[in-house]
Amino acid sequence: MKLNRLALRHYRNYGEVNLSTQGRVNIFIGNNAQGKTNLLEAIYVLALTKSHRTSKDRELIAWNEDKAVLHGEIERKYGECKLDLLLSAQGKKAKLNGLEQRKLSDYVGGLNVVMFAPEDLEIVKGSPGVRRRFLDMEIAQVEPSYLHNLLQYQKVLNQRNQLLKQPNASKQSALLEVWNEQFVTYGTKIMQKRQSFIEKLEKWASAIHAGIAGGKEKLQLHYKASLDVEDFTNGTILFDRFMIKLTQAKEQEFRRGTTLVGPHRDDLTLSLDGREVHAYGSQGQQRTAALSLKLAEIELIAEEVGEYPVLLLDDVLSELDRHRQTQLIETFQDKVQTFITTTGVESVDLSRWQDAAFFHVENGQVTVDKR
Ligand SMILES: Nc1ncnc2c1ncn2[C@@H]1O[C@H](COP(=O)(O)OP(=O)(O)OP(=O)(O)O)[C@@H](O)[C@H]1O
Repeated sequence: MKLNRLALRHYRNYGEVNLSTQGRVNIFIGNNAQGKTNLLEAIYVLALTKSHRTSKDRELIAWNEDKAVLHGEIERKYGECKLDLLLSAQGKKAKLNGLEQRKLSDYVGGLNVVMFAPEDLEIVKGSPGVRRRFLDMEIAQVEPSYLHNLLQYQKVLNQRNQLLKQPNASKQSALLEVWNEQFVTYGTKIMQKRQSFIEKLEKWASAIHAGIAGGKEKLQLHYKASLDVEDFTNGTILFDRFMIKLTQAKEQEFRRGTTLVGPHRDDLTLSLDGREVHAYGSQGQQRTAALSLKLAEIELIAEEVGEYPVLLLDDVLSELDRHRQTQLIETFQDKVQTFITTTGVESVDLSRWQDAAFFHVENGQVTVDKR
């Protein structure tokens, strides 16, 4: 797929932008703090309705403005797709081909993206919350119903937690039991999807990792669910096990005032030859693992959706050594539309990118850079 046009109004430090993307590779060059990341972030938000770096939508709207508007035209295998997203203090409004979508899960998927950003290393090094966010964003792209289940789960989780925080919570045990049914139903679906996604991602990630690292070590992914279950395929068994564990945790939940069991406490572990990369990996091994995971995502989306996603490389090429840069470029340059930001062409070996268009970014303005 290809993003042919991007228009923004009052997004971050942009007033108005109307951009026709030119080649397969679009390179945005500019000094620090001019709006390069904001531009790639806007493409990400257009696709997923959420930013990769903040959960506060208010930050995405330009200062002194009360709403931001994003518009994109995407060329897909089956025809053109138009996306419109409005962000405001009242919430989001999303239109797919001109029609407002009541559920965001019906909008997400019109444009698929994979973002490489300096923070990616956090997927390996950071807290479980970072990995859960990574999983959620990626699964939602390929599986619209996942986002719906996740939003419903979070709603019930918040209700549960509010009740558990109250001083007389244990007196409302009956109400809690009513919610448990929904909580476990949505939670079971989330766990099943996470498990099957991780399994597929591992297949790609370990092959890609072997290619980059020269086959010296084996990268493995493991779903660490808060339930001690091996087989996630049988929804009925999973539901029962989840319900039993939740019931067992009841007294402790009243004491601690929060929900102790469920996919909001899951994690994903990455290991090399059986050792956790998080704890034992060198800086280089951690970087390679993070890169492999992201590259795997591209292949997985292509497999699930039937088209390659759009690739967003935010200031990451200069962080990779030549070997990894070449790996990235050569793998995707003929099949994936790519947007790259960089402070200077010197730090990056751009000669390898064919069919590249250059743009200059300065103080929230984007101009075509003819070279
Ligand atoms: N909501 C907002 N409204 C207006 N300006 C904003 C908003 N959020 C961020 N900015 C401004 O955007 C600029 C940062 O842009 P961005 O993060 O895209 O920089 P960049 O060009 O990628 O720089 P670097 O190369 O340092 O990463 C800063 O000047 C910041 O003050």
